[in-house]
Amino acid sequence: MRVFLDAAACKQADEEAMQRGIPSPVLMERAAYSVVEEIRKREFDLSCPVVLCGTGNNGGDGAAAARILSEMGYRPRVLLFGDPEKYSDQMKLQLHILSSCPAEVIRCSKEEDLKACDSATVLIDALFGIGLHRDLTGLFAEAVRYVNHLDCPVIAVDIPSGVNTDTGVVCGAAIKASLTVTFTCGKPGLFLFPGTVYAGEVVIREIGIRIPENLDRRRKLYNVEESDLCVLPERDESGNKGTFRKVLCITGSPDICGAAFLSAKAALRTGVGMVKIYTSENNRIPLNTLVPEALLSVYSEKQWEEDQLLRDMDWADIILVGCGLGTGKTALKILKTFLDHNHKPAVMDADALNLLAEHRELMRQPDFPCIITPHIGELSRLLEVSVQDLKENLISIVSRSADESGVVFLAKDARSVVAEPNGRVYLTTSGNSALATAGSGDVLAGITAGLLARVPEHPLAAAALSAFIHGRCGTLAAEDRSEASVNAADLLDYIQRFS
Ligand SMILES: NC(=O)C1=CN([C@@H]2O[C@H](COP(=O)(O)OP(=O)(O)OC[C@H]3O[C@@H](n4cnc5c(N)ncnc54)[C@H](OP(=O)(O)O)[C@@H]3O)[C@@H](O)[C@H]2O)[C@@H](O)CC1
Ligand SMILES: Nc1ncnc2c1ncn2[C@@H]1O[C@H](COP(=O)(O)OP(=O)(O)O)[C@@H](O)[C@H]1O
Ligand SMILES: [K+]
Repeated sequence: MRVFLDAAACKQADEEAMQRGIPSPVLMERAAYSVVEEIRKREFDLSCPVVLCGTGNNGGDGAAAARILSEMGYRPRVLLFGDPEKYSDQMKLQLHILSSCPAEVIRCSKEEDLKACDSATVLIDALFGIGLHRDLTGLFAEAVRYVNHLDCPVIAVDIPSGVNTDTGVVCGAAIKASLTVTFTCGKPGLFLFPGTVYAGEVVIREIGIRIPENLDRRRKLYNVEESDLCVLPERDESGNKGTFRKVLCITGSPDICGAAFLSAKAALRTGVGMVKIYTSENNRIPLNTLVPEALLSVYSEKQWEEDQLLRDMDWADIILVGCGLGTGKTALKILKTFLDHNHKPAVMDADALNLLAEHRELMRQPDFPCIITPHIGELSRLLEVSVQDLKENLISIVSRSADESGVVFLAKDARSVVAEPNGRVYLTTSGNSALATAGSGDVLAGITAGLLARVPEHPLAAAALSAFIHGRCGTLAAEDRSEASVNAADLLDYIQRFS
């Protein structure tokens, strides 16, 4: 499991390292040295390295990197930005040491000074790190735009200047780096869009700072790695289909069949013993053909009977509700029955959430372990928060909503966020745009239900691991096809790598 820290947590970690007796200049030396090392590893042309330094400690890292380069025999050019009155103590110290080295130092105060970047063969961006706290304006913004037009590798120190550490939002303008060398651990802004595009390749370097133990839980994000799949119980060699649990998929509607197919098949591929699809009678023939492994329980729109659904719910160990369910009268009756009577661990997706958003009187704290899997549009309707606000503050909004609602959120976007009430928050980075295709969310819902069948008492693990597996399926499918040509059903073929 990897851990990402937000800016406040990074500051706390820095301070604790200093309290443990590691002085700031030592940390800075390691930070700067690791940047130089990563640059040299890649064999960039170092005939004219240009370093852009801001006023804070990120600038100090840049000045130290310039000095290390000059000690190695290179001739760096250092461009200083901002008011010298604002230099941090460490920045002052690094500039003082640099003054005795053969490096060209230029104080930039006007646009014309930016021409000093023109001959750069490598550019090191040390304008702002985790201390950025407002939009870039004036010469800072000009410098960023200027640099982004140069044709040389750009290496960001800690984070590309202009990218918000916590949200990945671009604050006015941001450096477009080819490589970001970040310290201690990842920062959410390096992995969330659009920050991740500005960061390029991200390398995390250890510099002697530990992750604090007593961190506010919201300051720390978890990131699933393949090795974390070991938390899933081993498959019982002597088990029968009952051992591997029964999932009821309340999915599909008179006009939608595919969502029922994709989610049921994904649950089966994840290792579920039995799947029953509760759906409209219109879907009987196609589903019998597409998923012969699944049991079917079909209802008629004209003569819908609650008892049949109650019996099916009783049969199941886990319930998935919502994929392609529709939002009509029958769908509403089905959802009401589910909410009134369910006590089993459940996954609520798509139209189940759209119906809840339309009929807010149905919303209440569930008394069963519950995962909801809204995409940003569904989340916006559910929480009555704008899509823009969600895009910029997904982590904080989702973790707060999980606390308030008592359900595990798997909020889906190009980077998905999983949060449990008053507990951990996960950021998923395993996917790619191959997943941005109709039906891909249905596959995820099926995987989530399938994993919940394996760990019914751990909905957070089921949600976080399913988002990871789904992302990896997208990446693997894109390797065999292309990101553009992957269809949702293709993803089903890759689930087996993780089951
Ligand atoms: N501490 C340690 O031990 C270690 C720290 N390390 C390094 O330190 C970095 C964090 O340093 P930091 O906290 O000094 O913040 P930093 O990112 O340099 O920016 C603050 C400066 O920018 C200014 N400023 C902010 N926004 C602005 C804007 N929009 N436009 C204009 N100005 C703006 C702000 O001025 P102010 O706004 O307060 O006037 C202040 O002067 C971290 O990312 C890592 O690289 C590593 O060496 C490891 C050891
Ligand atoms: N650009 C992307 N990168 C990574 N994952 C993506 C991207 N776009 C979409 N996804 C993922 O694909 C899935 C799409 O789900 P959803 O929008 O519900 O699809 P549908 O409703 O068509 O089934 C989500 O899990 C989302 O996280
Ligand atoms: K930077």
